[in-house]
Amino acid sequence: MNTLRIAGGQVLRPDATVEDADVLVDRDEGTVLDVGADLDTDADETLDAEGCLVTPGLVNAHCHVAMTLLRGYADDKPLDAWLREDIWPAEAALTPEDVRAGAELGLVEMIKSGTTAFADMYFHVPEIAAAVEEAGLRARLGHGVVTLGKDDADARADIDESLAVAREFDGAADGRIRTAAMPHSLTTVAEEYLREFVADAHDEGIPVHYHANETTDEVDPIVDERGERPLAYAKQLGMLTGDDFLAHGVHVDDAEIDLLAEAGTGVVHCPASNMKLASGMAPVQKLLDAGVAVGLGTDGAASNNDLDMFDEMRDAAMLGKLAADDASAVAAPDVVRMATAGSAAAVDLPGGALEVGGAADLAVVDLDAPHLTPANDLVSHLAYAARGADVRHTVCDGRVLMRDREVLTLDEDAAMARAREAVASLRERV
Ligand SMILES: CSC[C@H]1O[C@@H](n2cnc3c(O)ncnc32)[C@H](O)[C@@H]1O
Ligand SMILES: [Zn+2]
Repeated sequence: MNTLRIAGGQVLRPDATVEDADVLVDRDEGTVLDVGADLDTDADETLDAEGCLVTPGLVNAHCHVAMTLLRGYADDKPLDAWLREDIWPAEAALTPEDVRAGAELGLVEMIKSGTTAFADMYFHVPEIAAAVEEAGLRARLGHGVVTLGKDDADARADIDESLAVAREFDGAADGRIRTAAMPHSLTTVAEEYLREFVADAHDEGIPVHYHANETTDEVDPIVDERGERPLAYAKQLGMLTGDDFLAHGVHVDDAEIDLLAEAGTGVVHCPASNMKLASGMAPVQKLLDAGVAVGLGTDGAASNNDLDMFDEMRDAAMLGKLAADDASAVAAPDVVRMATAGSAAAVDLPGGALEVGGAADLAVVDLDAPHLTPANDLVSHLAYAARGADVRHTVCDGRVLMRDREVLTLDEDAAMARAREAVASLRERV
């Protein structure tokens, strides 16, 4: 058996306690063999975790990873204008090579900030899957479908591509890649297509992921035209099952929260994107109180503007308190759970907890920094004070992806250079 030991650190356990312990990993199986203070087995490789906190790898449950290319491309607008005036015209000019370049840059950023798994909706998915395979992360990938403005043939071709991608890439990269069917939203995909698309996906056991209840501009037309709330409509369309997960859920009323809790549909909270686009404040504490499976995501780097899940935890806690008008709402252990086990459960990927037999997906956070001193409460530090740049080592599926801040699976400098070149050429074309 080939083993890896993460030695000399403190370990965040699934019950949110922290203990002095080593973590022993079976690299062949990609699982945790043992967690304990006195492990006497020799390991084939050791990662030093002295003065560090070993946490489950962070799980970014909603992203558009290749949008790193559009970071800073268009800011300071609300969602609809931002998409229509800036983002969609630029995306229409992206080549598969551009998407590969943007994905690699985003994956480097994720590895460097302790993210080991993510869910992603975009296009040119084969390029994203190839980048994920090389980077060594886990992902649930899907081709996003928009039928708005398309004729019937183009709309159906888009849906067919989403289903084909979901079939082809499920289980790729030694099982690290899973897939989903991904209609973009309840307003950008017409009802006639949604109904068929969702049924076809579910018939084949493919989960469905979509944006929902993100802005009032999106909710109001559904209510006006149908006389029902968006998630009642989603339920009617069959897209509110325990396998499905939606992004945002900002403007949900109490009845919709009950629907989500009853169905077991995951909700991915994206606080930075919601603040930047002024979409609103999701009622996260209400969702948690109702027992909804809540995860955390960055959304794309164009609306965030980074892929750092530590930022996201802090934003989620701060915004959650403001939304609830209660400083005790969305507390530190809640956001840490949302960024780890909560996200993993919402998108149904392994990881999110350091436990024997579980996935060996972890991040080692260096605590030897002024902003993490003194170590009064390490869960508080993770939620409120740590940054992605504090991550020293990243491990996914038992494989070391970053050691002492050196990314081992991708070439960081080359990824930045390719992204710069891709965007220089894109700017000439758009
Ligand atoms: C069709 S692929 C996915 C599609 O989603 C766009 N997108 C990025 N951020 C958001 C957001 O916050 N709400 C809705 N849609 C978003 C992205 O630019 C792609 O076009
Ligand atoms: Zn999104």
